[in-house]
Amino acid sequence: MKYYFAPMEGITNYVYRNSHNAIYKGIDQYYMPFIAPHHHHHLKTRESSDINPANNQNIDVVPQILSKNAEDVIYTLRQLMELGYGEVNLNLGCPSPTVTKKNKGSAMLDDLDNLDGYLDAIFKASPGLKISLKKRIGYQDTSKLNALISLYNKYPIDKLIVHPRTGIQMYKGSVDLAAFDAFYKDIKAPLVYNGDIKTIADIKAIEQKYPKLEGMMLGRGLIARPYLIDEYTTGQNETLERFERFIESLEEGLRETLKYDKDVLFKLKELWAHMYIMFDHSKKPLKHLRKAQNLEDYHKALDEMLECGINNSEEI
Ligand SMILES: Cc1cc2nc3c(=O)[nH]c(=O)nc-3n(C[C@H](O)[C@H](O)[C@H](O)COP(=O)(O)O)c2cc1C
Repeated sequence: MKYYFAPMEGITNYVYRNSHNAIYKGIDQYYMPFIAPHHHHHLKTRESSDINPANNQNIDVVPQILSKNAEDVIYTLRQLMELGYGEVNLNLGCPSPTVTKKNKGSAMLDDLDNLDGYLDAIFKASPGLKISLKKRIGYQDTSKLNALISLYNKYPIDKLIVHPRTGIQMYKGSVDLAAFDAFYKDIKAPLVYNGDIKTIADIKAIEQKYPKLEGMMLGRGLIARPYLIDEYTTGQNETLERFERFIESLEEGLRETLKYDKDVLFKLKELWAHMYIMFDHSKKPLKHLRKAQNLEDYHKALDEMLECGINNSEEI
């Protein structure tokens, strides 16, 4: 079983990935948040920095493209090949209305003829480069599920990563394992499960239910407990000392790459909205973290949080 770190726009950029990869083991590949090439083929500064090989040394990373235009994708695939990438992921899953109203991301799962033409052009144009897809089970509903599976089976897809929610579900409601079963049964491409894996018990449940999976991908569960896959694969509990090294390395990286302290603080608060969960009785320090006006306040609240100690008591 392979373990993949999910792309999370605004969170898992190269600063996060480097800190994580330097400290925690067990992740086979880190998927990058999407780049969205335009017809003029310029990438945003944040996108160029993220894919720059100099910022991704000694780390197995896969860039992701979000686009509905095959020509733009093909142009970008060539750029990525020139940079030395061997696998590129195409985003067919983004549920954000700003994306879907332009018929991109998960909305592409609604028009199968268009999707077929898109994939056909891309696979024809890019021999030698592995192409994986990351997707939902449908956009509005799952009525096209079997047709989608037949469509994917026509192409040499390197990996199909399925988050079993529809696009309009966003991140709400429960994952639809019956829909995932259909992929498990009939898809030819190596299959990866993604969605709501937050604990070691969740990892085991997916492994037991789907023993032939190529891998699983974790996003929010790994942000909340950065050590989750390390702990599962090595059997070693997280220590405060190691977590402190991680959070310090991350802050250092953020300080080096962001201009203002307030932006560093904002990013750290965003992470703590997930990470507080690993600490015992963390309600009060979390409140202080949320209220921090500057990095000095933040450090005081962080010390309080660390004093709570990591909760390793149950099987998480
Ligand atoms: C803040 C945020 C940003 C995300 N950005 C991306 C992205 O850039 N590309 C992508 O394919 N999925 C993105 N996702 C979806 C995740 O990769 C993942 O599929 C989803 O969170 C479900 O997995 P999880 O339950 O393990 O988090 C994002 C999700 C969140 C919450």
